[in-house]
Amino acid sequence: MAAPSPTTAAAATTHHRLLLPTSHRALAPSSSSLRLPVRASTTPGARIRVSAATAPAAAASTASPPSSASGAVEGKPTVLVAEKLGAAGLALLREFANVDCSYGLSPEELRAKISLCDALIVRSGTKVGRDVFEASGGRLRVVGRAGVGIDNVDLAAATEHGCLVVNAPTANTVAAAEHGIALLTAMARNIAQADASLKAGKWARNKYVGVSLVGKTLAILGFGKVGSEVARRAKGLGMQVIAHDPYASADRARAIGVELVSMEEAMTTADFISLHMPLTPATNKMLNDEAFAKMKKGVRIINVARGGVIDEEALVRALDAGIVAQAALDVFTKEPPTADDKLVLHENVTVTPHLGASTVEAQEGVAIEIAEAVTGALRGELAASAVNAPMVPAEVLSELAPFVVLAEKLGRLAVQLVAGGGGIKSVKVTYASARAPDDLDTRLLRAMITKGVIEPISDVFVNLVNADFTAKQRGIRISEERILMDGLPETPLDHIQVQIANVESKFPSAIAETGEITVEGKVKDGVPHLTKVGAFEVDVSMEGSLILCRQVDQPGMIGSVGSVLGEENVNVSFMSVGRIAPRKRAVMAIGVDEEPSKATLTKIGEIPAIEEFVFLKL
Ligand SMILES: NC(=O)C1=CN([C@@H]2O[C@H](COP(=O)(O)OP(=O)(O)OC[C@H]3O[C@@H](n4cnc5c(N)ncnc54)[C@H](O)[C@@H]3O)[C@@H](O)[C@H]2O)C=CC1
Ligand SMILES: O=C(O)C(=O)COP(=O)(O)O
Repeated sequence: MAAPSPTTAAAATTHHRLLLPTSHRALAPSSSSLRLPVRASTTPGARIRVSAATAPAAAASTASPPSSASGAVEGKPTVLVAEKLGAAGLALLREFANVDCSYGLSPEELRAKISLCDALIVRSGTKVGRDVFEASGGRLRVVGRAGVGIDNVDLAAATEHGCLVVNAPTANTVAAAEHGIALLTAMARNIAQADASLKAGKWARNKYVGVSLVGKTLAILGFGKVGSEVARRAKGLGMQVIAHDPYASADRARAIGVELVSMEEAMTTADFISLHMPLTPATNKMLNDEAFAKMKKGVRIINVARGGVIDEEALVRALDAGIVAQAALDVFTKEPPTADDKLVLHENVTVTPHLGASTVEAQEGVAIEIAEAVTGALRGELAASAVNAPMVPAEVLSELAPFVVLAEKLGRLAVQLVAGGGGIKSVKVTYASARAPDDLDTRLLRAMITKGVIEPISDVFVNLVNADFTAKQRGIRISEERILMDGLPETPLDHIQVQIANVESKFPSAIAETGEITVEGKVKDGVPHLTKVGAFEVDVSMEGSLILCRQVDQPGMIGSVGSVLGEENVNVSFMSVGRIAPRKRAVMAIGVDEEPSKATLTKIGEIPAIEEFVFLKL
């Protein structure tokens, strides 16, 4: 067998957002303070699942009476569609769920409805704040954003409530880029103003002289999907395109003939600036007085990203001062803007009411994309467009599936060995693998260990969405380390070790020389096995329940314990003895199918050679 090499690569801990595996059952809201919608459980070899299966929560029966007047069918999840969605997407949703299309709900109406819904689909016009997750009473499992920007969804609150957020990141890219180009060209040639003037009976040919685009420098801020499509099109118009994006790859930019530049250079050299970054705390009011002061006099601004990336009052000042000659805006800090909004009414500003994604084609595409993501998530599949959870490719998932089960069971076992349980502060996970560190995605495994550690000692249901948050909230630090094994990396992992530091154990032999409760496991033939407890090597499949006994190694021990269990008809599935040296101390691990009674456990404890023992549920 491959031996651990001396290289131990420490992996960073961990505040990724997570997604989840495992099969789930929707539960009725419990009385716990942090009510989560699903409880995950794993079975060996089970498909990795993301969120709850379709069984309705207890509350569902009130929401979806069988063949009620609303046509809701009992047993199907309920999806609330709060903004207009394309017909093909609605049809897909209806095949799977009761679909309630209620457009234009007030915040109060949304809060009132949400506790009856398993999923919610919105566009940019609905604010899905913390209040919505709180009002859902734990039933809301998926929020689908039928579009790209998720700035209208409180992701932290979603994650804390174990609610998966998915979006439709690709179907409206071209529409948004085309709208950006439409605004750019319309602005340069005063199309909107000239159109309004002519319709008002004027023939003002001298007033609406435009500017040419060819040879002008366009700076794209945010060189992602939309930004790069705008770049391609602008190059076709003969523009010189530069881009600023701290996270974009220079190779990708080079491939379409775009130079990546600093923010400073973009600000100072551009004739046109087009915005395509998401609205985040870092991009909020990125174009402010300071930025406008650096720009070339007469610059033109296009915004199809989010209103909040511009300090709108500063833009009005820059327009009035002539620094900005014109602006073309599809998005606003407040949507819709007020009737007297200075920017909207400014004569050098061209506006559209957030139409970037509004083409027939894009809306059909977005509706299908989001319907697939939401129904997939409700079915329990991992969503490729999960926003508050890791996206793990399907092939990686299927390979990791048995290790995901092992991870949860090791966590569950380790925590049951802690005396008390409330004082856990630090859990160390070691992955032994022949794979290079960047070839092993441990986020799912860490989440499942976290779930295994936390669920037995709390009334919180942990899933992959909220695992890191829950650990952090409980003050438990999960650190990860890698051991690089020699040999061929045929399987992703050789073994996983879970250690809990600074605690006492109900089963002191589980404390290794290093002072931590230590359990270790492997996957054998697709089944998780416990292979080490403290310093003792054992080998028992992790199914059903487990009795660990420490005893003086002597003949007849297996028989003595086996017959006590046999008397009560408890079926022993596995037995394994790990010892330090013959006739010294040994640890016996006994897998049992049924839970022995207290009396039986007492009888085992009374066997003279048994020095300590513990019963653990896997
Ligand atoms: N007006 C509309 O109807 C539509 C608006 N949008 C908006 O367009 C924006 C971009 O969408 P996609 O291209 O699909 O997203 P994307 O995620 O593909 O691209 C965003 C890019 O912005 C970059 N970025 C992040 N922080 C930045 C910063 N501080 N400075 C510069 N770049 C930064 C990212 O690295 C990324 O490359 C989003 O805000 C989205 O909501 C998208 C579709 C339609
Ligand atoms: O996808 C986006 O980010 C958009 O801004 C499109 O918004 P909408 O779905 O049209 O409200």
